[in-house]
Amino acid sequence: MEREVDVIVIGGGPVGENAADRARAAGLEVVLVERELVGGECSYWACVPSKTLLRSAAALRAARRVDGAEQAVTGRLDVQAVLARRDYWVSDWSDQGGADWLESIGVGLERGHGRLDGVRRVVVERAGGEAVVYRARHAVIVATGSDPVIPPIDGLAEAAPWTSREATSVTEPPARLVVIGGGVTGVEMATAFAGFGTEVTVLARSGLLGTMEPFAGEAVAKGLRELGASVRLDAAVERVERTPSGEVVVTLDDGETITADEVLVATGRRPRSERLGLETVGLEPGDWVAVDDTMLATGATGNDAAPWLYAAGDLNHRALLTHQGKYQARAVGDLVAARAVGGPEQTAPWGAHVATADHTAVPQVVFAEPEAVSVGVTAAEAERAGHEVRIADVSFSSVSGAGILADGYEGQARLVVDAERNTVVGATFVGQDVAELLQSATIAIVGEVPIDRLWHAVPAFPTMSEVWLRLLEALGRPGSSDAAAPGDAGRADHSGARTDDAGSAA
Ligand SMILES: Cc1cc2nc3c(=O)[nH]c(=O)nc-3n(C[C@H](O)[C@H](O)[C@H](O)COP(=O)(O)OP(=O)(O)OC[C@H]3O[C@@H](n4cnc5c(N)ncnc54)[C@H](O)[C@@H]3O)c2cc1C
Ligand SMILES: NC(=O)c1ccc[n+]([C@@H]2O[C@H](COP(=O)([O-])OP(=O)(O)OC[C@H]3O[C@@H](n4cnc5c(N)ncnc54)[C@H](O)[C@@H]3O)[C@@H](O)[C@H]2O)c1
Repeated sequence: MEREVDVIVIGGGPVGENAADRARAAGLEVVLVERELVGGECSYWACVPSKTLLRSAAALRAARRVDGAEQAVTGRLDVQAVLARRDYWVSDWSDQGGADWLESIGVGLERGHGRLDGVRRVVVERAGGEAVVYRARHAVIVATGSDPVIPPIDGLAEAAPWTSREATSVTEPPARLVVIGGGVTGVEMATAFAGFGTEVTVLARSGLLGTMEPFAGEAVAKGLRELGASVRLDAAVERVERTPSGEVVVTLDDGETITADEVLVATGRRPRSERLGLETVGLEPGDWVAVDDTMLATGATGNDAAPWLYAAGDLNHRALLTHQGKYQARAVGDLVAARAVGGPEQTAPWGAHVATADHTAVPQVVFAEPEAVSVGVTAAEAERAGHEVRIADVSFSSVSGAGILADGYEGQARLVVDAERNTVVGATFVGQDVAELLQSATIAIVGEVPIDRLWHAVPAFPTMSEVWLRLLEALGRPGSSDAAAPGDAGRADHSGARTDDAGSAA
């Protein structure tokens, strides 16, 4: 027997939850299908545990960078307390809170593995083997996320490597850890474990954080080395072996070997779409689900005649980030509701029912040492896209707020400006506590705020935000005869406070 509801959401991660919430808020009857934990990867094995594992050591380092506070820091990181704090934040891997919340908003929770079974039909295999069938009056939204890739390196799969799941749920940090992959997960986990006192070796096949401005990866490599980690760039792993005594031996292509207790694979993600029934609706199992800006699955059976199948979050591969997936979820949840009642659709760029920002303004914070954050395009990407760009590079040593925040503050900022439109199209900040600067850049990009107008957004003195003033000065003050050429970093108005840059002040 089939049960009919308005909307079926498969996957109860942050994205599925948000899509269900929006559709339900509009009064639709919604069922959410989840086979593991409501809250998904992000809540239990990714964003939340990784950030809590990183935070305590970062706070300790921050205190040690302030004279006066430093003298008060006499102990070491309490690793067991860090792990206990992580356990609190992941609710000891219980999703009772998530399930209760769904109930409180009136979304039905169906626990089990969901798969499509033709147009608008979903079969849910419950844990006991029983199957239930649902039919969606209006829409099915798939938000099943992604899994880690285990690359085909000789012996790697047999060596029982850690993925992000084992790393983020660690109960006893190993003495030695090899990390394969120099992307975001590799860098963050290397930072966390180095903070615990683990002897960490990072093996990156090129530089670190390859999607960001080169200076970000360079700063993070330097930071990791200062934490005691070994960072090997341009390293190719040839073979991995788990010895009978339980050690892991990693062999590089030059024959060198590294012995550790665990090896973490952090080499990217693949779609969680293999047993999703995609073949029953004209799509390819195992592929990312391509979508348009409304999250409508491209090429799915029946979607042309009457839109019904949408994919949001990691599964559509637009931006593998929780906040961006939730943004997509809000758009698609509201769109499905509008379509259900025949309400107005806002699908033009920047409308409420499209995820336009996915193309131009995706913010990302890498919680490394130092933090590396970016939004929009890098200078190289902008140039490759054929834009005439102006670049402003400044050091945080010209920012009083940074010097007050931490003694000997080191950091770097870059704005990429579309010279023709005179608006920001990319921004990167690297340094302690730069994460909270990112939203200002995101707003500048999304709002297409002209550079000349940004001069009127006055950053408070003496905050880190004054880096914006330095960046604007580097671009040149409009209407002024002393306008600086693009790239002139660290100009200043000499209003009196001390900075580490000679000739540069508040
Ligand atoms: C180590 C690590 C750290 C990260 N840190 C951050 C961060 O700090 N900030 C950030 O923005 N992003 C971060 N990310 C990325 C972030 O975790 C993902 O972008 C996010 O989880 C995607 O959400 P989602 O809902 O699409 O998928 P998921 O969170 O993976 O949720 C999908 C859900 O669907 C369920 N599911 C799958 N298939 C089925 C099925 N057939 N039937 C029923 N249920 C199913 C799963 O059990 C899961 O609960 C991190 C990723 C990793 C690996
Ligand atoms: N703070 C955050 O926002 C955060 C943290 C972690 C993960 N994430 C998201 O999760 C996703 C997955 O992260 P990730 O770090 O696994 O993927 P990634 O794509 O960011 O990085 C993977 C890295 O592994 C390298 N690599 C690939 N194959 C390799 C091989 N065979 N040998 C050696 N290196 C290899 C790649 O060159 C790349 O540098 C990312 O897209 C990221 O956005 C976000």
